This record gives sequence, C-alpha cells and structure tokens, in this order.
Amino acid sequence: MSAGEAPPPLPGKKRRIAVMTSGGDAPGMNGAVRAVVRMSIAKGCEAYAIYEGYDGLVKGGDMIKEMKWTDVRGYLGEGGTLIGTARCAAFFERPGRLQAAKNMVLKGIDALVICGGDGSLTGADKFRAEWPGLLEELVKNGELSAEQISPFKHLNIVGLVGSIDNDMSSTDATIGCYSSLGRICESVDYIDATAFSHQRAFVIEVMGRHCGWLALMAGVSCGADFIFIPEKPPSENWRQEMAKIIGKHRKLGKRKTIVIVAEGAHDLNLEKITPAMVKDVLCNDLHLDTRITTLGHVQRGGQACAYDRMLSTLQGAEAVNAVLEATPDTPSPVISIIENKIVRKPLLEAVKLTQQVTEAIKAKDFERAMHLRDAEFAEYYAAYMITTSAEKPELLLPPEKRMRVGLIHVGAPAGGVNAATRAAVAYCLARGHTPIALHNGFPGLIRHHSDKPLGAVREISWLDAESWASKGGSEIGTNRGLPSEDYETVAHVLEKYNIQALFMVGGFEAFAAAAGLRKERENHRAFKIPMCVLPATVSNNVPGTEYSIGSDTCLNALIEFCDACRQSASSSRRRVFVIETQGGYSGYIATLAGLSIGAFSVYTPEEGINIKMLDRDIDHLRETFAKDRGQGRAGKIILRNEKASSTYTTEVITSIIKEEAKGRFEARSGIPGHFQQGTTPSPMDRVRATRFGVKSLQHLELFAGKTQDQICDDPMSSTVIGIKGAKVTFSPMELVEAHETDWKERRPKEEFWLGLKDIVDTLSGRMVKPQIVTDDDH
Ligand SMILES: Nc1ncnc2c1ncn2[C@@H]1O[C@H](COP(=O)(O)OP(=O)(O)OP(=O)(O)O)[C@@H](O)[C@H]1O
Ligand SMILES: O=P(O)(O)OC[C@H]1O[C@](O)(CO)[C@@H](O)[C@@H]1O
Ligand SMILES: [Mg+2]
Repeated sequence: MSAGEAPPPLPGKKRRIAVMTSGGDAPGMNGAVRAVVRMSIAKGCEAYAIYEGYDGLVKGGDMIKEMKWTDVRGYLGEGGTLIGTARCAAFFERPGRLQAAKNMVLKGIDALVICGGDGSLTGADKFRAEWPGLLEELVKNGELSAEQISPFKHLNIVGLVGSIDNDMSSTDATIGCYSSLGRICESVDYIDATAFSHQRAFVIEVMGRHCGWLALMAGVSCGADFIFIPEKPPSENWRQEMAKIIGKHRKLGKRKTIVIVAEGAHDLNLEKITPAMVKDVLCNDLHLDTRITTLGHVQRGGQACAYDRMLSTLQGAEAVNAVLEATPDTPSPVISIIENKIVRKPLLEAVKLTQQVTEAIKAKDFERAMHLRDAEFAEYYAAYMITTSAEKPELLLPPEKRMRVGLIHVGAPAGGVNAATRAAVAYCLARGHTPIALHNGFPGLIRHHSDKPLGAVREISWLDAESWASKGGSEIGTNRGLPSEDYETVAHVLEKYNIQALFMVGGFEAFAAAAGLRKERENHRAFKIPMCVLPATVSNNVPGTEYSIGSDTCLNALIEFCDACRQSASSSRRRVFVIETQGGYSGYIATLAGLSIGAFSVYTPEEGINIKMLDRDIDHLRETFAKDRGQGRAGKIILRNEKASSTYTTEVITSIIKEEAKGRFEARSGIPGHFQQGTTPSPMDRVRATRFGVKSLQHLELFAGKTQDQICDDPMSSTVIGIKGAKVTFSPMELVEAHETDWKERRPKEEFWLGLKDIVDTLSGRMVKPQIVTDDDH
C-alpha cells in the first residue's frame, strides 16, 4: 500500500468500525455510540460494539458484537452507557494490550472509536504507539499469521472525550460534563433554599479527581462564596482568607453560604483539603451552623442534557468521517469542540498536554497548570473571582475612569439574562463603576423613569444581584418595545441620569434597539456612549453570534417535552407526534432539538414545507409502520418550527398524517409554547452569561474617559458580543447590521447550523436507503 492510501477492508468485506466506552460512565456516551453505529452503517460499513471497555477488548469473544441500526434505538435518551464500561487493570500491562490486538484482528475490526476520559485516551494512545510491535509479536509467537495481520497494519483509532470531569486538554467540553454540571447546579439550587431558610453554611463536595472544572463551573453558575480546585490551590492562610470573604458577605446581609470543594482539592503543599476542614473554619471562626453534602455518583447519573446529546451525536458522526478519511500518515485524532466548532486534534498531543497538567500540579507549578488547561478555564476562573467577592480595593479604577453603566433587558425572557446582569453588576462594583438598572426595557424607561417613589432607573447593590445567577425570567423586567418609540425621551433619560455606557441583554429586539441608537447618534448626543449587546434569546437568531444565551435552556426544556411525548407515543405504539417549536424565522432550536432527540424529521422556515416533502415523509412513515405487528416501540417525533409554513400548520400536518395513515398509525400534535423559555437557566447559559457579562463590561470600560466624538468615531463603541466558530468576538454593529443581517427574516444571513440538518436526517434513517430502516428504528 502506498503512503497516503486508506487501508483496504478485509477482502470482499465491508469496513468494520467498533465503538467502545471506557472509564467512568458519562451522560451522552450512548449518544456517541448511536451516532457511530448509525453513521457507520449509513456510510456502508459494519458497526461493532466492544462491551465493558478495555475489558471487553482484552477478553474478546462475545464482548465484541455487531450492532445493527435498530440496536441503538432509544439510546439518546438513556443515561450511563448501555454497552458498559470498566476500569481494566489488564490493559495497563503489555500482555493485556497484546491480547486486545489479537482480538481486534480476529474480529476483523479496522477502526476503533473510543469514548472515554483522559485515562482511556492515554491507554488508546499507548495502544496506537505499540500497535506494529504488538502485531509483530503476535506473528512471532505464532498466535496469528502474517496473512491475518496484513490488512491491519495501520491501527485506525479515534478518540471521543467522554467524562464528567472535563479533564482532557484540547477540548472545551467533554461529553457528559455539562449534564453533570446540571445535576450539581440542581442540587446546589435545592440546598440554597434550605441554607437560606436556616441561615446556614453548606460545604458541597463535587467530583473531579484531578480537575477542578466541575467545582469552578458550579461556583460560577451557583454564585458560591468560595471554591477549592486542584489547579489553583488557595494561599497558605486559606482559612483566614476564606473566613474574611465569607464574613464580609454575611455582613453585607447574605443569609446563606455555599462553599464548593473539588474531590481533588489540596493546598499549596499538595496536602488534601477536605470538606471537614472547611467546615471547621466555618463553624469555629465564623460560628456558622454548617453542614456537609457530598454529591457523589448522583453527578454521573441520569439522562444527558441537550448539549451532551448534541455534542455526542456530532462528534460520533465526525469520528466516523475521520475513520473513513484517515490514511496511514494521518495522526490518530481526538474529536474536540472549541467554543462552537467541532474539530479534530492530534490524540498524541492532547494526551501529552493533559499529562503535563498533572505533572505541573505534582511539581506544585500551579501557574503552569492553569495555563495548560484551556484558555477558557482561566477566563472562567477570573470571571468567578470578580463576580463572587464583594469589595476588592486593588481592582478599583481611578475616579476619572469610573462610569455610570445602564443595564437593560430587551425582548422576551431567556435563561441566563439575570446571570449576565449579576456579572455586570459585580464587575462594575469591583471596578468602581455604578451599575444602574433600567427597568422593564425601553418602554419602562420612556414611561416610568420619573415615577415616585420607585422610578424605572435605579442603582443596583451587590446584595440585590447576588442571588441572580440561578434565577430564570428577568429580575429587572424586560419588554419588546424599541427605543424608536420615543428617541427623544430615551436621550433625555440617559442624559438626566448621566448614563455613560449601555449594556443591553436580549434577542433580535436588543440588536435592533442597538442599531437604532447607533444610527440616531447624529441626532442625539446622549447616544454617543459605548454600547454592547449580549445576545439572549431562545431562538438563537441574533446576527453577530452563533450562540445566544437562553437557547441552551430552551433546548433542555424542549427535549424534556419531546421525551415525554415520545414515551407516550411509544407506549401507545404506532403514533407520531408533531411538535411545534418556537424560534421565530430561525430553525435553530427545531434542528438542534431534532439532533438531541433523534427526530423523524424537522421542518424549518429556512427550508419551508411543501407537499412533496410531506408525501415523502408520510410514505416513509407508512413503510415503517407497515412492518409493525404491535411489537415495535417506536415513538416518532416530527418537529415543526412555528414559522416553517403558513399553510402547513401543525394542526394541518397532523390531520394530513391522520388521514393518510388510513388507520395504520395515529398522529397527535403538541405545542410546548412558553414552556420553551424554561424555568431555571441551564448551567451552560449561566456560565456563558457570566463570562460574556464580564467581557462586555471590560469592553465598555475601554471607552472610559473618552470624548463623545471619539466614542462615536470608533466602530467598536457599538458592538455585539458573540461566538463565531472557535472564537469569542466583539463585532461592530455597523458591520453586522450591513452585512450579516437578514432584516426581513430577523436572523443572521448565514446560519452556521444549517448543515446539521443532514445529520438529523441521516441518523433518523430519512436519508438512508429504506432497507436499512426497519420497524422501530428511531
Ligand atoms: N496509562 C495507561 N496505559 C494503558 N491503559 C490505560 C492507561 N490509563 C488508563 N488506561 C485504561 O483506561 C481505563 C480507564 O482509565 P481511567 O480510570 O483513568 O478513566 P478515564 O478514561 O480517565 O475516565 P474518567 O476519569 O472520566 O473516569 C483504565 O482502567 C485502563 O484500562
Ligand atoms: O465511580 P468511581 O470508580 O468511584 O470513580 C469516581 C471518579 O470517577 C469520576 O467520576 C470520573 O473520572 C471522578 O470524578 C471520580 O473521582
Ligand atoms: Mg479521568
């Protein structure tokens, strides 16, 4: 075989791709298995599963089984890993790996996709490095012949990072980490209520043997008073430091105290810091009634959140592409995500970088450990530090650089807007700015700014906003009304209250409001102030970003609704649910929910709905149900965005399906409506809101002390913050308005997710040849 050529399959056979889960189980692993199996089959390969992690690979035989399309039905909604996992001592040793290599050849496996944590991928990397030597030894020992090993000279291995710890370098998120964080936040939110009631302190231990990601993110999303993480041990006198901070919070009026301790927490000398040690300080020095809660394996249980279902599905599909595109010269990849982009990175480097973090911690080089974790980690740590502790004299700006910052919510409520505002308030106070809430959006400001005793323009204190990290809805009130209703009065109010910067949180309306204010700068000097929009909407349709806060909370609410409908549909047998999603003229949430639940089909405004499409889908349903003799448990979901078609409404589609089904199956509709705004914001929305809130304020601050004309002349004085591909960016409104906005359809001109619809269709069987799809495949 010449260099650069893909290895051939066994003569006359399809390529065999095996998938395995290893290490601690993580929610989302099943989604990865489903995606690898179905994508492999859709691409003309055979799919295999290796049961019980490396144990199965070493033992071989029945532990390595072929998987058919229907074998992974229902996997997306299940927690843990259905093909089992293990911690396998034998694989640490060469004889174990030798046996594993032999089993792979005997089973004719051409490629191996491993979903596991840092340990599993370290093992995978070792296996890859030793592979030629292992095969040579097997031939030498007479266990395999030269002919037998000949098609397997190049081990094709792909890593998927699955672990709740998020402990692998080279990726922002591991499959499972956000589900686990969700479980932690849910528990801390419950504890919050009882802590508040009794004015108690709680020390909560979270998982993470060598990695503080879960503890840090729990701290950010729940507004914990103090955290302990292995990468950044507290100072030597941590007891006094912690007591000082918590004492200050109590003096300011806080009724509860939450301290999060990572399982692997230690001090600067690597001496373990335990929850009991923390409790002692809280009890003895601060005289707080203190309890310890160890969350334990609850953190690993349960269904995967929307993000993990999406991540595991996209990464599983990408792993199969990577296998099929690999040549003998391609280094083994690990599939990663950077901000919003799925990318392949060299496995070898990812493992090396991860090991370096552990080594740096062991060597007490904590600065290096922080540096070696992804850049995001350090940013979140900084955001946590600045938003959590009240009063930090060393951060105060000189008086001439301090600003009066207006904070306003515009549009419909979305999960995370309060967390963003809390972060902005805390940042302002830490730097000496004055945070001023402009209540109830622009209409509130226009009509009620001078109401007595409480007007719509009010300063916010640290304690006011302190508890907002976990709150849904909008604490300062929101409204869809735009400033164009009365620019004169808006300008008058901004001048009257001396607002020197504006932080706007909201969806397309916030974007439109900012565009209006920017254009009106020539008529009103009051608008010549720095302004920043933080996109926040369930619809994720704000130009200038691929992600709006609130869209993740919405997806979680939507999949909960869809899961319930699917359960009902599969219990009733032979039933289709047509579910109407929000999203305005953007099919984002419909498509992403489709990916996360394994929808039968998704109808979006971008694509529209036509009779041919319906006809084809109904034919497909007919074929599927025709084979059903009552044993199938298929619950089919069709997702239809609210604006996908004005003719083919949800009710019309449901009626057409009912009519065409001719009694072979039934159809029902479901409209979750405002349920999609969610109740409690998801952890991802909370942490991103906090990070973007701090970043936005840092950006606005750059204009402190500048003249109005200097501000007006700088395109960066009116921006939208967002994620574009692998980067967090500030885009000038002027450019985004002109080049990136589809004003008529109220969405970005280019929507990054459009291509994902093909994956929904492929994995649901909508795009594969009918013979692959059997009776109950979704
Ligand atoms: N250095 C190594 N060499 C060979 N195999 C390894 C190595 N490290 C780990 N493995 C294999 O991977 C398995 C899982 O590793 P580990 O227990 O560290 O979990 P993990 O993949 O890091 O997941 P998590 O930390 O999320 O539980 C081990 O039991 C072992 O079989
Ligand atoms: O389930 P076990 O074997 O007790 O392992 C617990 C460990 O696994 C993890 O959940 C994942 O690595 C760690 O956070 C934790 O220390
Ligand atoms: Mg690990």
